[in-house]
Amino acid sequence: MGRVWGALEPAVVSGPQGSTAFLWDAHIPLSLHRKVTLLVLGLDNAGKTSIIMDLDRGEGVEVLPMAQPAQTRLRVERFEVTLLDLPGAPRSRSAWRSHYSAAHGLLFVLDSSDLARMEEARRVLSRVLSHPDVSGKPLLLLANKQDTASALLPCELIERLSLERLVNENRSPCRIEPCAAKRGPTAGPPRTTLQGLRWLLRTIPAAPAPQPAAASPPGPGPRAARGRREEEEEGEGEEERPGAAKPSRGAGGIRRRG
Ligand SMILES: Nc1nc2c(ncn2[C@@H]2O[C@H](COP(=O)(O)OP(=O)(O)OP(=O)(O)O)[C@@H](O)[C@H]2O)c(=O)[nH]1
Ligand SMILES: [Mg+2]
Repeated sequence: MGRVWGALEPAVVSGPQGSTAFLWDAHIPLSLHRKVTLLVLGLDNAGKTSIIMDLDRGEGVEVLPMAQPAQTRLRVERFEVTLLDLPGAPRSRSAWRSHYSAAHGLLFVLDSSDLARMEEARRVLSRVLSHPDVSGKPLLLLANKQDTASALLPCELIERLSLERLVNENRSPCRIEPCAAKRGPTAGPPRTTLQGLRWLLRTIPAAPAPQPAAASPPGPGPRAARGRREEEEEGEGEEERPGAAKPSRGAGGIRRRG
């Protein structure tokens, strides 16, 4: 089965309300019905579970029998997608990393209206992206709760989260889409959410395959020196990991419409 690999170069994808895509949009796998695992991450109350429930009703999305609790299985185009809904409360975040190695890509959900927790969201996202098992994997950032009056637009969130620096440092292809999961019982997902999901699936490299989940926790280093209590309080904080930070190539950057 052949594969098409594009050159690593910045890409721009435009969308409504300033949605933006950028950085190393490169790989287009041609394999059929490929099984992929996507982690759905974000702070508690961001709307992760709501978005997954919305996706269930998406046009062109077929719901497959569930494998395990907190998993949703969908068929989207040529992909058999397992979405892992991981709780976002601080004490739950330390469990996220046990899923990183098995993940092909990430959906990170933001409550765009929760300005008070934006810095916390930035720290958590930074921590996730710099993990060695995550760096380089594609990221779809869903700027949720756009129906609320105080919601920041994607272009504002890019600044607040220092997103350009984060994705450059970690070489993660990234796209941000505005969305509102809470739209009434019969509504499906916003078009932007589905567009983002399709982009994420297309962007997952065909190889190498993710490694099976590690049986043991990460090796010694600053993280290991921290107590469990501190870990639970801070969740996925901003601490650097050995070997995680990569120098920016200076290429790419965020391009916005208009
Ligand atoms: N206004 C508005 N409310 C939303 C939206 N999406 C989710 N909510 C609400 O936000 C709250 C949290 O949503 P959840 O989907 O449970 O959040 P979560 O990210 O899964 O939270 P945890 O499981 O605790 O990590 C619920 O009351 C939802 O109804 C949205 O787009 N707009
Ligand atoms: Mg939830």
